[in-house]
Amino acid sequence: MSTETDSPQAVQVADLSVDLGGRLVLRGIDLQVRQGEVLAVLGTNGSGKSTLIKTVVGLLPAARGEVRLFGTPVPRFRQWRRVGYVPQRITAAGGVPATVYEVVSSGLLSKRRFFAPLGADGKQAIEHALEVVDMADRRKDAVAELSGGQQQRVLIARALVSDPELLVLDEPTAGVDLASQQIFADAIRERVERGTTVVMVSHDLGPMDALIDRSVVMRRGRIVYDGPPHASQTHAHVHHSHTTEDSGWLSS
Ligand SMILES: Nc1ncnc2c1ncn2[C@@H]1O[C@H](COP(=O)(O)OP(=O)(O)OP(=O)(O)O)[C@@H](O)[C@H]1O
Repeated sequence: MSTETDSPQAVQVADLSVDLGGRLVLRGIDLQVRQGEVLAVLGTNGSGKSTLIKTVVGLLPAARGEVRLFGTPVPRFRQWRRVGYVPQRITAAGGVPATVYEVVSSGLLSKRRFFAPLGADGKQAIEHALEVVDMADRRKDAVAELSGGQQQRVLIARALVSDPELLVLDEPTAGVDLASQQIFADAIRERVERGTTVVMVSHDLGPMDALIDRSVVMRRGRIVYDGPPHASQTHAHVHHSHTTEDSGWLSS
């Protein structure tokens, strides 16, 4: 039985339930993302999108069911250089005196031995990632001194720098201006053309819209739609139109 050889599925989620603070936040999620696919995860605030994403990248444990990455169950998965993750918001920016360059180069850490000097390839990858998000001239600045949108661009560069096979993005362009969203969408398109798999949570896909192959819509911890993106957006908008959560989220 070769269940852990490279799978044509980048992500396999089977009967996944996740418990946070004694509450079932995800219930019975089944989801497969094949290699090269671009999947959008949509749904109202609190529907469980971030929880799903965090469980997929191993930051939260499953209460029931299983997540596999490239065929390997996440608790045993070690090839994290194959996965790039952009969290919803920067964490610990306040106390960490890291520069833009340092944060972006940390995206290569799992690819090289700790403390080994960066090779020419690594330096070139960092320069390219900085240019992609238009932050090359801010490389020496402290991340904590940047605006929220600029910090997000640094996190995007960190996720892109190792050229991962799977990009897992939680609201990657929230707070990022339209011109930067376009630059980001172009960078993702270039990677998708080379076969990169993308799983992306977004309220507003913006210029990324054209790249989406398939969407799922979440509601109260379950997937209520899985199919072509066009119909899903109608579905997502129906749910959104009953809430004012979007404006609250934007102003938070
Ligand atoms: N640490 C926690 N303990 C208990 N409940 C939590 C915790 N984190 C999140 N939740 C709850 O889990 C549910 C799903 O949250 P999640 O952040 O996954 O939603 P989301 O769809 O990503 O929302 P948003 O669009 O606002 O980011 C929410 O009801 C939230 O209140």
